[in-house]
Amino acid sequence: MSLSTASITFVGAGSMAEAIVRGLASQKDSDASRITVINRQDTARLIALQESYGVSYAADTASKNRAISEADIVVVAFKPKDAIEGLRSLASLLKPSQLLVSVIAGLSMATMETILGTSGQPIARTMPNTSSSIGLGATGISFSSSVSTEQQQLAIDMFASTGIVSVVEEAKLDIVTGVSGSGPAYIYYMMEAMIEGGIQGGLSPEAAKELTVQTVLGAARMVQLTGENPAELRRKVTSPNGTTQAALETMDAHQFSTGVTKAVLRCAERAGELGNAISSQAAAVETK
Ligand SMILES: NC(=O)C1=CN([C@@H]2O[C@H](COP(=O)(O)OP(=O)(O)OC[C@H]3O[C@@H](n4cnc5c(N)ncnc54)[C@H](O)[C@@H]3O)[C@@H](O)[C@H]2O)C=CC1
Ligand SMILES: O=C(O)[C@@H]1CCC=N1
Repeated sequence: MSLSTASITFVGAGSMAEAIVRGLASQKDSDASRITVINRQDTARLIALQESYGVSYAADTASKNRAISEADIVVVAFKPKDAIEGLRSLASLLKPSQLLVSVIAGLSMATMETILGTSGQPIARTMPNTSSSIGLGATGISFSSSVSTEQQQLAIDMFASTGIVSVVEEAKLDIVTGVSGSGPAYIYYMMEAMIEGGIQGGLSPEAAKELTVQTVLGAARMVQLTGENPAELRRKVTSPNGTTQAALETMDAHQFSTGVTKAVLRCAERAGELGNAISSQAAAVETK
């Protein structure tokens, strides 16, 4: 089986599901109708996804159950708080031949197995990001022992079609969340601040935004295309006693670098907390 022939059902049709769906649907040889989206409610959202990307949707219980039980790949894309209820509703529908893909932050494969009541389900735990929607995603992925080589390749192909993929040990997925899963938000936050600075300095909002966007794009591409480290490239911008040095000293005075590093680590820690909370809740339900 290849990615172009596999049927994929997304359970949870929010921001992350849409980002992956959009990336998959924009592939050259893609047949978007083999992708089905399901939500807990909100059929209008499913219709909008169908209209935008040509995917199928399932809204009533019988069609939802069929879309789940007949898919080659079932992607769970709901929030951590909905994980127990969502996975429980899948348990009786999944077959051991199906690959279950999770994008849920913090949720371990062991906890998923506890909730599903089986250790036989092939699981790919992933941490993508929303840039998948334009083919520039960065996804960390790891596999349970029951995932076949063919299924591993299928999952890698699926996320590779939306950007880059890094296969990592499961324990590393929380720090992947810290770097790239939540990472786009840090860059947007920085861009918001740069635009605000431009406006305060007298630029129009449009000019401040346009110059900021091109600067971020150019800086990322410079790192990618030159192969130089960000630190080397930064030094080339920074003339002794010049404007950049003055700016970076101001950032240092506000602990910019420490703040960002701490943010990455805190994000990873938070992913662990979210996962532990689901694990404790799942264990409590088990012992009832
Ligand atoms: N938004 C992001 O940048 C990223 C999100 N993630 C992960 O993706 C997951 C989803 O996040 P978002 O898309 O941002 O959330 P969202 O809130 O936009 O979408 C979640 C959707 O799942 C639906 N849902 C909840 N329970 C359901 C159930 N039992 N059956 C069917 N649908 C159900 C909700 O109605 C909602 O439409 C989270 O677990 C998050 O950790 C991972 C990487 C990046
Ligand atoms: O904020 C969150 O919890 C999700 C996980 C990674 C990005 N967004």
